[in-house]
Amino acid sequence: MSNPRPLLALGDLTWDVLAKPDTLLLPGGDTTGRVLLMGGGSAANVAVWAARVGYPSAFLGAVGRDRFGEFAVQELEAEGVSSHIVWKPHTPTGVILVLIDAAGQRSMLTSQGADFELRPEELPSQTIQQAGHLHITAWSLFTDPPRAAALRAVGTAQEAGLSVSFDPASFQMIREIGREEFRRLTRGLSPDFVLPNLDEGQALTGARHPEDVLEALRGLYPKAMVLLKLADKGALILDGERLIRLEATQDQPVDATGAGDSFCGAFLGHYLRSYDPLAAGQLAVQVAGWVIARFGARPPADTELQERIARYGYRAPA
Ligand SMILES: Nc1ncnc2c1ncn2[C@@H]1O[C@H](COP(=O)(O)OP(=O)(O)OP(=O)(O)O)[C@@H](O)[C@H]1O
Ligand SMILES: O=C(O)C(=O)C[C@H](O)[C@H](O)CO
Repeated sequence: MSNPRPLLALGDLTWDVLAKPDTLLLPGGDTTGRVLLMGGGSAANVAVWAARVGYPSAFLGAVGRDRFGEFAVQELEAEGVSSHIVWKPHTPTGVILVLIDAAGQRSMLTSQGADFELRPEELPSQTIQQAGHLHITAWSLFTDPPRAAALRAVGTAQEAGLSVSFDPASFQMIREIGREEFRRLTRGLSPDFVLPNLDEGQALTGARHPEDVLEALRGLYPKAMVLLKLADKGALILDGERLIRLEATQDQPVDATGAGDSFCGAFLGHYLRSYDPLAAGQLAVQVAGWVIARFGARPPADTELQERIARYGYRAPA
């Protein structure tokens, strides 16, 4: 059987600087602590996680022509993700400061790096047309020019028959843009999949309870499958009239960074082959549970991860 057409994730490829209070370096040269530096960016993470569950994937975005940028792209390629990079000579690659508390919850501070400079005329139309699915995040929608680029990419994708997924990305930004404006923008995307967490779902709809949020999201995005991520409560999927409840795993949280991105990449990597939302959701929960028990959005793969993925019949590329 020929390979399926790739998932193409459009948006941010950045560096995460991960700091937990007990891992910070002390002044005066105490080097027993550490701050971890790891490739990140929501869109890039989704591409990596689709690849890690064995689905062909690609990343498209703007990156600074600097050591961080070059290394981040090499890292993607080592993960088996094809990269389509618009290099920005004068803007550094984005950096995200991630502070992690003792319970594993994270707060992020995002710099406006090269990813905020992608312009519509820089998009490689053919790359989009040849993909099978386009994933975007709201990080691309908050400002121009990346907003115009993302809207054009979605238009090109839909004309070529690709399905489109959309992650609302940040409840703070939804509040900043304003609910009505955010809805106007994103309804126009007409996505096939919407993947908010509970905060984002609440900010978008004004509803509080997960079931009400789900229902309201269906009203906003009538053609979409809605996946509501509920952290340690697992996730809900509304696929037409079918409601699927996914239990979270029992993994002990160390760092929640990238849990949502890994959920999304693993779900899409399974669903785009199987069209089975239950099995895809179960794999996503297993993968996200593995991620929260480790530091960073893409901790180095180990045999436990391989076993979790293999249970669903997939194997990550060597
Ligand atoms: N404490 C936890 N225990 C088990 N699984 C978890 C836990 N936290 C998150 N997960 C898993 O990760 C998925 C995504 O987490 P969450 O709902 O926090 O999304 P998110 O806010 O988008 O994540 P991120 O931290 O990447 O922004 C959940 O649906 C669940 O499967
Ligand atoms: O830009 C942000 O704040 C993100 O959410 C991006 C990613 O999720 C973050 O880099 C984790 O890898």
